[in-house]
Amino acid sequence: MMDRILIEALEVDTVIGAYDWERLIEQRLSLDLQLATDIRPAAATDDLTLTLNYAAICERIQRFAREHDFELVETFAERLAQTLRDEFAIDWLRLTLRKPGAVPAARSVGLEITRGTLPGTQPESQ
Ligand SMILES: Nc1nc2c(c(=O)[nH]1)N=C([C@H](O)[C@@H](O)CO)CN2
Repeated sequence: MMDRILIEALEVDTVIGAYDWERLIEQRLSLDLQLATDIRPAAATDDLTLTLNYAAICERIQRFAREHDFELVETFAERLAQTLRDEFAIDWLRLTLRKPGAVPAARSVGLEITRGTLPGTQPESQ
């Protein structure tokens, strides 16, 4: 069993894109995250320091977006996942990234990645 902290439709503005015109502007990305952690210690004590603070994680993601200017959404997602796993006690995460407006005929394009190991499961090859 593993609980998950959820962040849904977090909007960040960043320079992202492979084409010349995209290097000159910021575009909006929308992020969904599932962060596996055992919530029981925090629930038993009502202590924020014993869980993943979703507000702090959202602020870190906003800062990450401001500080980077990748070409590919793949790079943004991979590097963000690594940063979050390095800085927070996240056993496993699933990150869904959407780039609305990148393809006018589509509501959004994007990707989903999962990283880490859910306790009690086999590690995925990475
Ligand atoms: N798999 C990807 N395909 C494309 C990407 C990307 O990051 N990953 N990016 C672009 C352009 O930047 C596009 O978003 C501009 O509309 C094209 N394909």
